[in-house]
Amino acid sequence: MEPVLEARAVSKRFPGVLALDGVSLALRPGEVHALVGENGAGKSTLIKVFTGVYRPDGGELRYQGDPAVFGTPMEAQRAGISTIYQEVNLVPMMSVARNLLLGREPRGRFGVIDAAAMHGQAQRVLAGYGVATDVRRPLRTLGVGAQQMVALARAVSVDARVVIMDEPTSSLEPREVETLFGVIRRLRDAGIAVMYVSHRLDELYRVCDQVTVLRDGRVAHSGPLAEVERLRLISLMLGRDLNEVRTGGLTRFSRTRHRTTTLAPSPPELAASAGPATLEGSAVARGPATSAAGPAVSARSATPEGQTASEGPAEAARSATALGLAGSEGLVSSAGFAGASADLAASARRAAPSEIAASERPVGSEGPAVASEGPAASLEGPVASSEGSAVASERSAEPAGPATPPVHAASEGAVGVAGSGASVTGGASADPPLESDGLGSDGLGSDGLGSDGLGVVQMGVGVGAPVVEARGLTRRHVLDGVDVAIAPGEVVGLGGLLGAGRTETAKAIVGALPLDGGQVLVAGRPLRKGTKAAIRAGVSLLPEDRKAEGIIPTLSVRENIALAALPSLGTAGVVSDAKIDRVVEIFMRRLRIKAASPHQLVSELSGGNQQKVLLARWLAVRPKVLLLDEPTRGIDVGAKAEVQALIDELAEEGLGVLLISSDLEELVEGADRILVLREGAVVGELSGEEVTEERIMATIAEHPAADQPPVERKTVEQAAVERKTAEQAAVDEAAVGRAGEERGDG
Ligand SMILES: Nc1ncnc2c1ncn2[C@@H]1O[C@H](COP(=O)(O)OP(=O)(O)OP(=O)(O)O)[C@@H](O)[C@H]1O
Repeated sequence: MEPVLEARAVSKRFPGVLALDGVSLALRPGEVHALVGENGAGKSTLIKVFTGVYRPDGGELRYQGDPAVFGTPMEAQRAGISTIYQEVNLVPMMSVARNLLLGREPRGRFGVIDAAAMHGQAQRVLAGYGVATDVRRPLRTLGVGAQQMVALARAVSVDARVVIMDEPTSSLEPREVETLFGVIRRLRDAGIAVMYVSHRLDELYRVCDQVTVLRDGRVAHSGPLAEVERLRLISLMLGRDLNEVRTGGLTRFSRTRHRTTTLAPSPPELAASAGPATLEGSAVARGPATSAAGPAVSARSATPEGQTASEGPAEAARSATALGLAGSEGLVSSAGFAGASADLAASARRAAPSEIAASERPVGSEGPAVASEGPAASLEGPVASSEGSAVASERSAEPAGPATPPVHAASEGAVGVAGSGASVTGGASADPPLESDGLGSDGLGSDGLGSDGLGVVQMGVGVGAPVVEARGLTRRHVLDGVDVAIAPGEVVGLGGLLGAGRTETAKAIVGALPLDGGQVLVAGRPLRKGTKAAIRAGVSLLPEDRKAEGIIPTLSVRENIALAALPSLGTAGVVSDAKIDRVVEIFMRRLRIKAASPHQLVSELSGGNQQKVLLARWLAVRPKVLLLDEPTRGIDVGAKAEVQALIDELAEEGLGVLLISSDLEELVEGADRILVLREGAVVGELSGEEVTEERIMATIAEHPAADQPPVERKTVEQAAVERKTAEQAAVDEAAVGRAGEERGDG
């Protein structure tokens, strides 16, 4: 059969990278064609060439048998090529019906929109996609999956001949995935060609007939999918030998680490000793509040000489210096990061690469180490005062003094990066003792990054005592008395459907979600309100929405990675460029971050590679507790295994991890214990042998009303707000309608 859409020897070059290199691909009517490849292989670029976002530099596009040139996505769409992206690109404030039919609304005699007809039509169309909702509601009031379905219905209902789906299931529930697959089959039966891009191999095998594998911008293979078994597909994607893939396996969580962790309560006395001990570096640097010779430090990783970390005052002082934490001013606050995104952008602009490169210079002797002005401050500002360091050394020799709460004293070296507004991406403490904080066997030196382990020192709490304990987290309609405790070295998984409150629990722990009730304790001490306190206490969140909440597009890959770890990469008040380079190099290699160079702007990376950069940022910081929300979403199979191995290594070193993943296999293999959430409440806890995919599913299913996420439960106030929003939406529609048309929605 003649292809409906075809690329012939298409090339596309970006500065420094040949993203597509003579790619040929034919898409035939009624076939579902998988497009796969590692992050950065060129999939999105090819889609963008097909849909008129980019003009190819070489080669030819053919559509329905003729050469085709699409000047804009709108032109491609008008011709019958629809695209559904990961992010729903509809208008949230507009009604569901309007979003579905924008530009094609049924009109009455005088050209006026026939609202009743529009609503009826929308209701019928959406029913076919498993969405039963009041179509007059603003789109944003729907769950993510339902929004995605509206986007899909819209894309399909515009007389498409080709539908391109880019990671369409990334925010769908299992049930919605089934609906999507049903829709895909219907499209196929109707003779529509579907191009399906996904890193989830299981899905490909379920719905696709053909496959094209891209590697480094070239076609590595193309043909019927059934002829390529899974491991071979992976080896084709990664360009690795089949045997290597076979022995390496697909998930890299080592099951050996798993242990039964009995959580003990964390009385303040325990915590009191835990604080200073744990924080031998920065706690001491913070002044007389804490003892440098705390009893409970257990630095499990060896120094290059094979000795465990010294716990003495001198060591602590040295650590403090190396951390770049000078007295009480050695604080890199998250405050600047927590501002609006405009601030972020402004700060980022201020932090010109040349200034960052100049960070090797000696730092000022008196100013506050790093002002809390955002990324620029943290990058360009002096990191530590040399005088301050000396002071810190002296202080460190003193016996324990009056109490600064250890938790907070613990971590004043933290750098946090928060997203816009209240959505905080978390931050991290820069306070792990330095003797033990290397990066695996990658050979980093002892001062700042030891040669062993991943750099998280066992907390000074008794084994089994939680490092983080959330009690009764409550927020109306969102969380309902959630208790979570995470011990050092433990990976706690959160299971549940979308809207069950997993992300909200993580956000609540780092103070990014205002609560009606509940409390978070770190090492037994209540955490103060707000995100800064969590950041300082060494509790970091890798957010789910990394684009909106973390990546700073105007900075390079190197700067984005080093941002949070910066204070720990200094020695004697000087941030060592060489050390930054090494850390960046290690993470780029281990996570297979594909970039022309570390100095490439992060915004020029493929989506998956941007995610890896952000992940590298938080891993490089070596927090005490890392909350990972969908850490491998959008990340290719090769890097996924590496991410899992890293999480494992970090847990081995004493890091506490909260793992949220909709990939059940990842959850089961990675977590020691799983809390299952449902409607914002913990409805089950699985540990040991109970940790299986079946048990998680069963626990979720045991509880009725499974398809009513808490956000859907409306109160009178909520309904009023929604009514208002709907009214406002009507006012907004004219404006957003124009915007929609510009984007090609109409
Ligand atoms: N605007 C741009 N400027 C410079 N380089 C770019 C740009 N867009 C993409 N690239 C580069 O082109 C290559 C292909 O990227 P592309 O986004 O097509 O990958 P992908 O296969 O879609 O990856 P992912 O699975 O991560 O989405 C990458 O090396 C990427 O860094």
